[in-house]
Amino acid sequence: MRVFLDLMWFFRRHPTRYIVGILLLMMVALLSLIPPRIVGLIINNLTHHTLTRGKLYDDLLIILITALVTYVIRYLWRILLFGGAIQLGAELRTRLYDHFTLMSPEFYHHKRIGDLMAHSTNDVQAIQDTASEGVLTLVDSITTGTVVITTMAFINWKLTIISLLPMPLMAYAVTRYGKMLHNRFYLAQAAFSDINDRVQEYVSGIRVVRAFGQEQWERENFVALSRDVVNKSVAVARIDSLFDPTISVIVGLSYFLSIAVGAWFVVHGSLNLGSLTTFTLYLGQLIWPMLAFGFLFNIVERGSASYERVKHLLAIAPAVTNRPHAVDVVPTGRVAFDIHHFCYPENDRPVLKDIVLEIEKGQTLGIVGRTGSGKTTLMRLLLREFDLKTGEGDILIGNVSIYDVTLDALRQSIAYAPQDAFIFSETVAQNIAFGKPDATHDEIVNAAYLASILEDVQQFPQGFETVVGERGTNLSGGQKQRISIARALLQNAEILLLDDTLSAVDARTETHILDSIKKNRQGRTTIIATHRLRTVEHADQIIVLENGTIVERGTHESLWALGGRYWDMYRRQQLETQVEQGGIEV
Ligand SMILES: Nc1ncnc2c1ncn2[C@@H]1O[C@H](COP(=O)(O)OP(=O)(O)OP(=O)(O)O)[C@@H](O)[C@H]1O
Repeated sequence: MRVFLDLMWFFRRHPTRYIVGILLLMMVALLSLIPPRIVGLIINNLTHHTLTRGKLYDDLLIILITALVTYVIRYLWRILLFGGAIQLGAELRTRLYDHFTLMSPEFYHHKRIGDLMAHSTNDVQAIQDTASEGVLTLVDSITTGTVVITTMAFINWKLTIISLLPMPLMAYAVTRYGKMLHNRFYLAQAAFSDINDRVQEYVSGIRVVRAFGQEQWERENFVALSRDVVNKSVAVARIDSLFDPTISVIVGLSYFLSIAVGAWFVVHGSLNLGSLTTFTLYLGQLIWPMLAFGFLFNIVERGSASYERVKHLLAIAPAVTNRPHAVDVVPTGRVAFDIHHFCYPENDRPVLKDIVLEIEKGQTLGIVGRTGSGKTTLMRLLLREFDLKTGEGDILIGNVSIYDVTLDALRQSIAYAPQDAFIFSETVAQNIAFGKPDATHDEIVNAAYLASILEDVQQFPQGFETVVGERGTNLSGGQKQRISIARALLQNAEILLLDDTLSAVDARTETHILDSIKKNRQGRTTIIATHRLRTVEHADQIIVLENGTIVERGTHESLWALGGRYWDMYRRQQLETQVEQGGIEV
């Protein structure tokens, strides 16, 4: 029952809804006492031959009015309690969503998408059920149970004790089933997460699966997971199915005892027929509270397992947060890295070492180096996707540490086009305006022009209104990259980060994009990481990274003249281009 205490924060926030709802439930319990009592009176009048037509009509009218009032009250409490639960579900989903948006990439590295989806759907639904059906069954089983049993005791306390003798059996069965259900439900939810995850991965990677002809293998995988979900859900259903028959047997036993012993009391004159009829009708009314009691354990077990999972998830603190002293001022000016060393969380190997680097405002920095040399990591540190720990160094923008400003302020000063361009299932215009939703159409068109995607968009069936991404027109790798660049350019931020974003773009288009950036971003800083050295030839400063350290730095000319790694890489790439264009003359 702890889950009700856990949910107290929500009940407290809606006191009227819950107090009125519970009072109405109690009223229904009291009203339900009237019809059996009247039936008993009618029977007594019948046996004593005192029943008149007028009396019978009055009695029937009371029963009818009671039924109508009960009908209205039942409708009202349903709206109050079930409406509250829907609000709770919506709030939990929003909290989870907000929490997910604060989480660092590391969190998503560890958590599976399917798991997170299961938390936001199945678990939230189970908690919602606890706040609606759980509250209903708890209040109803207690109030109706207590009211009916007390009234029965007034009729004949001995018969009440005898007819309730099987009850401890029910308490035992329900507790035992509840425990079994808890464990099985947990396993079933985990299996559901697994299958969610698999489907998500399969759908995202469908092209790779097809290209490698692995559909059959994937299908077998899916069938195995699906069988696992079925087996575990059936295990839950098996216990679920035990609840009703067990309760029915116990209720039946109760009925048998009350009628057998009650008839004996009637024969011996210690109970009249009308009271025995009322008593038996009341016993019938106990079936629901008893069933509700059984359901209650079932609902609460599910709800508490789900609440635990959601609570655990919400308790994970975001790795990157605003520092207590952070100010909400967008930083501006030269960018300075002073990184002694940086290791990714849960990893001892330094990915960056001794990075001392300054980029004057308005300059372009080119970062080159082999794959895995640390280019992206440098950008992710500037974006604060990961934080340097105390003693690991600092990053400044215009003499202000990036840790002394809020994350919002920092990210307003940076526009980022990542290595894997992500396209949302929305229109081209919405995709480009993602970082500036209030952008005008002209601004969007201009950004598209600068990123050399305008012509492509004009060829799309509905131009800028064409839906792209998974649920729309498929884009080529180069088109995705250019939309991602247009998105970053539209932000007009002081610092632009391009992380190998031109890799799928041909040489002519690349030159156009770089020229546009140069012309349109005067006075603002651009950082370009790339494998293709030609991309950063024009940069004011180029650094060559190797195993996380800067091994060479300078302009294209000075590095070429140095004849070192840069020169070597550049020459190789020149040769590759010549070979691609038809070979070298010997
Ligand atoms: N989240 C992470 N946790 C642990 N190690 C990581 C993580 N991300 C990257 N690395 C490691 O850090 C090193 C540098 O990676 P990074 O992505 O910065 O290289 P890169 O130069 O951008 O490579 P590429 O050119 O292939 O994009 C690599 O060895 C990589 O395996």
